[in-house]
Amino acid sequence: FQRQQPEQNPALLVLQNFTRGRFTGQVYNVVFHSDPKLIHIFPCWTVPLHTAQLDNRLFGQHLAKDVVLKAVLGFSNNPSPKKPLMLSLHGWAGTGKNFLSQILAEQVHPAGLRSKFVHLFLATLHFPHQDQVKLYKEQLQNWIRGNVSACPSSVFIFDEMDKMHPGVIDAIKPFLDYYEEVDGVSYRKAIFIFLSNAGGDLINKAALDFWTSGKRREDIQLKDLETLLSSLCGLWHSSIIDRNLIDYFVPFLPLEQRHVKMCVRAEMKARGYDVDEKIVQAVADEMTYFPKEQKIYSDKGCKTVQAKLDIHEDLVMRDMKARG
Ligand SMILES: Nc1ncnc2c1ncn2[C@@H]1O[C@H](COP(=O)(O)OP(=O)(O)OP(=O)(O)O)[C@@H](O)[C@H]1O
Repeated sequence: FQRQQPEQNPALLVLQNFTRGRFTGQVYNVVFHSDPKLIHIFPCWTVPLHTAQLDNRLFGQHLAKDVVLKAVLGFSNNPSPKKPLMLSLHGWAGTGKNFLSQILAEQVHPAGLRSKFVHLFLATLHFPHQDQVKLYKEQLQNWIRGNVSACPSSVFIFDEMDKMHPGVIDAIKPFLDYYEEVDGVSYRKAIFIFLSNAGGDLINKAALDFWTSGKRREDIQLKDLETLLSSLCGLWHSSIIDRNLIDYFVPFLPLEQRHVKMCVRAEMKARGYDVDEKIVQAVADEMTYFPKEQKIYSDKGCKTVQAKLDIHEDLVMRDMKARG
């Protein structure tokens, strides 16, 4: 390290462990200063994601789990990826897109959204005005450039992609492409995640068709959604799609009542309560379901579970006290 020059910043320090037949490891960013005695080391990329980490937390999303695990494993095992990892998550509201992105971000930077290397952008909040697209473009490019220079494995999450102006989307394109470096910065270890409700109704229809024909939801395979996924490509008139820069389209299925109940149980446990099935059922019953006739899928997925559980909080506390 002493041979490194400050202008070669940042260097990567990799610590690897070989446990139970597989490598795990931690990567640190090492920043050198002009004072040779001063070296700044901070974590920047942790171990790959495991199935078990998702099984206990993300419910009813076997396709999203498989695709993301495959994508992240491949990317983190590749010492020199040719381009940044680019995932596009699609589905109905409250089905876990933000949730999974955050789990993924925590894998790379344990502080998750609180880490200064994880960046969340909301189209309607950060890029609301059409007439400011030029300015947004410039600011966004500077932001990405500055942050990837500081930490190559920075994570950028763009929510509400369906509401993003194509000009802003195109601003990200130069960083996603197969370039070794852009203006002296390599973006190949960065992760870009796009979230959107686009295609949610088509995914719901595919799930409902499966249900109607008596097939198990868990048997839905990516290939069953192939036509749908390819039609998603046409949703954004953007050069990101034209250049095939998206590595994986990740479909999120609509959540059934049994998944809502799993969310309620998980939330009760997270709050330190004993799981009370009466309350689980009560919260699940308060949700609304579609289609009108069959009432299979939750309108808002698990999104309102926390708020609904708040209303039952008194009851839970009384129950716990009574049980001592
Ligand atoms: N599949 C799931 N498994 C476990 N928890 C879930 C799941 N889906 C949603 N949740 C819970 O509901 C909350 C809201 O979900 P999330 O914000 O991820 O939905 P979303 O798909 O991003 O919705 P939107 O499209 O409206 O932004 C999460 O923080 C999580 O607690």
